[in-house]
Amino acid sequence: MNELFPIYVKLDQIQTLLVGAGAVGLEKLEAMIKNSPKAKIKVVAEHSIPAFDDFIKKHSHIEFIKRTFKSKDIYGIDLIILASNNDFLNQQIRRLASEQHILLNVADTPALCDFYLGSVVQKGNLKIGISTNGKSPTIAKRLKELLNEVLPEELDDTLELMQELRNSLKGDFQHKVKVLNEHTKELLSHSGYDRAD
Ligand SMILES: C[C@@]1(CC(=O)O)C2=NC(=C\c3[nH]c(c(CCC(=O)O)c3CC(=O)O)Cc3[nH]c(c(CC(=O)O)c3CCC(=O)O)/C=C3\N/C(=C\2)[C@@H](CCC(=O)O)[C@]3(C)CC(=O)O)/[C@H]1CCC(=O)O
Ligand SMILES: NC(=O)c1ccc[n+]([C@@H]2O[C@H](COP(=O)([O-])OP(=O)(O)OC[C@H]3O[C@@H](n4cnc5c(N)ncnc54)[C@H](O)[C@@H]3O)[C@@H](O)[C@H]2O)c1
Repeated sequence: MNELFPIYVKLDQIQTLLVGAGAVGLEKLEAMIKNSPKAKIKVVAEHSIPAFDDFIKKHSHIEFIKRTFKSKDIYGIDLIILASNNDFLNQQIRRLASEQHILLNVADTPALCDFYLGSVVQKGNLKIGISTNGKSPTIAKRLKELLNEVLPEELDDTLELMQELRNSLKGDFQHKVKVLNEHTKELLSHSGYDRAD
């Protein structure tokens, strides 16, 4: 059974700690900034690869502390992403995170994770997170590529128009739901977009 509950997090409203500045740390940092350019992120790592330093130079609001992790690094932190090559450190941060009730992701280590990262499909305002319950991240990545290809770019215009309609609707909640459902009944069928061509 798949018991994961998906959520979409406002990274600009919380404080995230990333530990590790190698290839995996960079991958996680890029993913966070791509989705949430104003994300509040503090990075702690003993060493960094040149590509990581280059990325930091281009994103001056990211705080980068180049030294060994200390327990006090988790003060004021809401979410931790761990991309270290150090099992002892992983276990130590797992314990600290549990004690302080901070949610933790340890890259590629499902047993230590409170949550998994997903593959992300984005078409403007539409964002689809994909998880395979940890079974195959490669399939998640392939599905992302497939959806990116097949979902029409016009979808974002549709979302904007729907918001306008939604804001213009008067009446009670049930009435709004009825009107919005009527307007969208055939919209996402293939023929709906074909007709617009
Ligand atoms: C989606 C994505 C998001 C991201 O990481 O940002 C993600 N992994 C991605 C790619 C990827 N990861 C790995 C490969 C190599 C091929 C392979 O092994 O399949 C590739 C493919 C590639 O890079 O091409 C290695 C790997 N990953 C995990 C393990 C351990 C294990 O399974 O036990 C190992 C073996 C390590 C080893 O052998 O040492 C575990 C996890 N990886 C997850 C997420 C979580 C489950 C997501 C889900 O529910 O599906 C979970 C559980 C925890 C987590 O890390 O959050 C991202 C796609 C980004 C994109 O869209 O492009
Ligand atoms: N690179 C890959 O493609 C890949 C693929 C699958 C799994 N992994 C695994 O993911 C992990 C990270 O990979 P990587 O290539 O980014 O490793 P890396 O060695 O390049 O980076 C590890 C980072 O952790 C930091 N670190 C380690 N101990 C620390 C401490 N006590 N305090 C502060 N920082 C500390 C290092 O300074 C470095 O920045 C490894 O466990 C690796 O086996 C990597």
